[in-house]
Amino acid sequence: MCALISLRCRQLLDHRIEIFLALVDISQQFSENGNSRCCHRDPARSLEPGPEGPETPIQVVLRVRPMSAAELRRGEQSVLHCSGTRTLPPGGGPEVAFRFAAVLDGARTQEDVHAPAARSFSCTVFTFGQTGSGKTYTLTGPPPQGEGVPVPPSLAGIMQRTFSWLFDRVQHLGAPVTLRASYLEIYNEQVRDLLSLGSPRPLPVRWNKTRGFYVEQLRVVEFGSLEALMELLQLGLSRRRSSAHTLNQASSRSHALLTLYISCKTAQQMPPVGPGEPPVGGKLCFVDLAGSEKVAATGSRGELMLEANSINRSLLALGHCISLLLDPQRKQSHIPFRDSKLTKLLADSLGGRGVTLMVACVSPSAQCLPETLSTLRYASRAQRVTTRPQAPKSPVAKQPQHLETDMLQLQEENRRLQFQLDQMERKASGLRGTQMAWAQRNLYGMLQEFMLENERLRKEKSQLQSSRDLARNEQHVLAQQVHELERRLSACHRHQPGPGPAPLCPCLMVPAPSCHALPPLCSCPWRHLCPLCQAPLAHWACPWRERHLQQVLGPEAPGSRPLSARPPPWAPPCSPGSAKCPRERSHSDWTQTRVLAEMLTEEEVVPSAPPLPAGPPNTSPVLRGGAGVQNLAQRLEALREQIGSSLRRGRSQLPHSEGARSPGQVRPPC
Ligand SMILES: Nc1ncnc2c1ncn2[C@@H]1O[C@H](COP(=O)(O)OP(=O)(O)OP(=O)(O)O)[C@@H](O)[C@H]1O
Repeated sequence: MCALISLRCRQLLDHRIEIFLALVDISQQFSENGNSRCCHRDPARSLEPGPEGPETPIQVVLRVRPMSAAELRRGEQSVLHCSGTRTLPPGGGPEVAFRFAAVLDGARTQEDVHAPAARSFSCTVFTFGQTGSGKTYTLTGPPPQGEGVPVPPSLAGIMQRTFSWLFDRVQHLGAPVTLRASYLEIYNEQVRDLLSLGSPRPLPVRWNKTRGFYVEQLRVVEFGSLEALMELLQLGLSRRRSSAHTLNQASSRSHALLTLYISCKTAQQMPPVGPGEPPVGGKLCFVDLAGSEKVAATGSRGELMLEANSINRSLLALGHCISLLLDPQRKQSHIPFRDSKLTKLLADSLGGRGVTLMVACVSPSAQCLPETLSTLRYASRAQRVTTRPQAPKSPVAKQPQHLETDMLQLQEENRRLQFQLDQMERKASGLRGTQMAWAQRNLYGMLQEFMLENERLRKEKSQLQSSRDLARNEQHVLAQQVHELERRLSACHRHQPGPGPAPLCPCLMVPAPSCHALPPLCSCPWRHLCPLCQAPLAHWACPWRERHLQQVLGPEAPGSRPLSARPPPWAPPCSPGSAKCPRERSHSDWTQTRVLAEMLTEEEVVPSAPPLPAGPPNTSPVLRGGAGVQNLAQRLEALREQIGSSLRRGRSQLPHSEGARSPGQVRPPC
């Protein structure tokens, strides 16, 4: 039969410390080992595995040692009655029973006290109780029987069994694990390093935000085997202060704290450890408190009394902190952990992030009943203290959390930006469809309009240039005609008042206007001079020119049109499609000022040409080519009138016989 102390420490697990992941569930062990005989757990107090961070009460187990030989010799009575998870003090009813997570009576052996199944990063196991109640025995077994004589395995305490269990798990883990250990005692309110290389010396207790309270310059020894760890344990036990008094021949005079640090060896995961700084990782802490004692009962004197007073003060400070931790409201406020070195170093175990297991040790003797009741009350209060287990915030542990947080933030930002981008693209696509279509249509339309307008402007420019050139040519021709007519008119005026009659020009015999009407002079071989002014006549200026030419040159010159059909050299060019081309002007046409004016005014109108300024409604058409042409045409008309009037005056002065000449007497054509 075996019985187990159900130390169901549900812990937060760090994935890096695989060793704790593989720990067996104590509840399963509890059932498998059938501890129904004497070790009972309280279902109401049992802890179920839960998520990270729940409030976890301190687990308290009561161990009642057997009556010692001395107690039996003194005839003392065992007064504690254990039943299940309860223990009944003498004289009380069920209503005064103390209930704990587990109760182990004196029949339980060391093998029944199983190692704590620590699934925590930070797990603390400490024993407390009256002096000689069996605290050290529970943790480390009986004192060594001699130097170098190991404790029999059957009598090994929780610490040795936990060490063995730990190495067994490490071997089955398959991953490199670094194990370190430190061991200290608090003696007369001084911290001493039990593993120091030299003689132990007082060490200061410091505090910082990352580590909390810690012992400065505490030696942390790495070990690689169970034997090495056992040696460290024995070294510390041998250095620990102990004395003999009435109730215990090997009474511990100090509080002892042995801590195991478990960490992975992966260099990427472990930050460098500073000198004397314990590595970050899983931690198991075993605390063997010095026993409270009544000086009167123990008979301590001198140094023993001083030690007892120091022990009692620190235990009183611990009890005070526990009482304050029971009050949820005060728990959030100040807890006087600084009142003693003990409470400083147990602060994390009592109110921090670790899981705590307390083993309350009592004597069943009636002589110890007052202290036993005090311990029961103390333990009963302590098991109502809760902690909130969580992984320590080491840089190693924080890094993945930061990375994960950063990654989540970046993903969220990415989704938000992507959403905004989609919104913008959606709006842009909506605008683009209409705006681009509009722009394309308008640009294309505008381009077409610009091209057409440009083409129209090119045509207008070309036509305006043509009109300008034409007008200049017409102006030039008219200027020559005007000049010639003015010269002839001045000649006529010179001969008109002369004494003798001037020879009659055959041209005057025709009813048409005289050949003086137009400047191109007649080249007729018969008459080279005008009979009136004796000026040379152009060949086409004679009204009978064509008849004369036919007589001289024949009916028609080969390869040429009739002379009458030939335009004068100054005639405006005839465009192929022009509406004026089909009508060829006769010689007489060209001899008329009206024809010239018509030619100038009825010149082909270019549709795209800009309109000329319109004159008054009854005014004559505005000649193309400008005011110069118009003035010339007016002057030409005026000259023609003057010539006509001069001729009429000349005829009226001629002799009647000559004026009655018959048509048959017409002179041969010139
Ligand atoms: N369960 C037990 N079975 C047999 N012997 C025990 C048991 N518990 C304690 N003892 C014996 O009782 C004596 C006192 O035990 P222990 O020294 O562990 O008491 P303690 O609480 O540590 O005392 P102190 O506070 O003075 O150190 C020892 O001789 C030890 O062997």
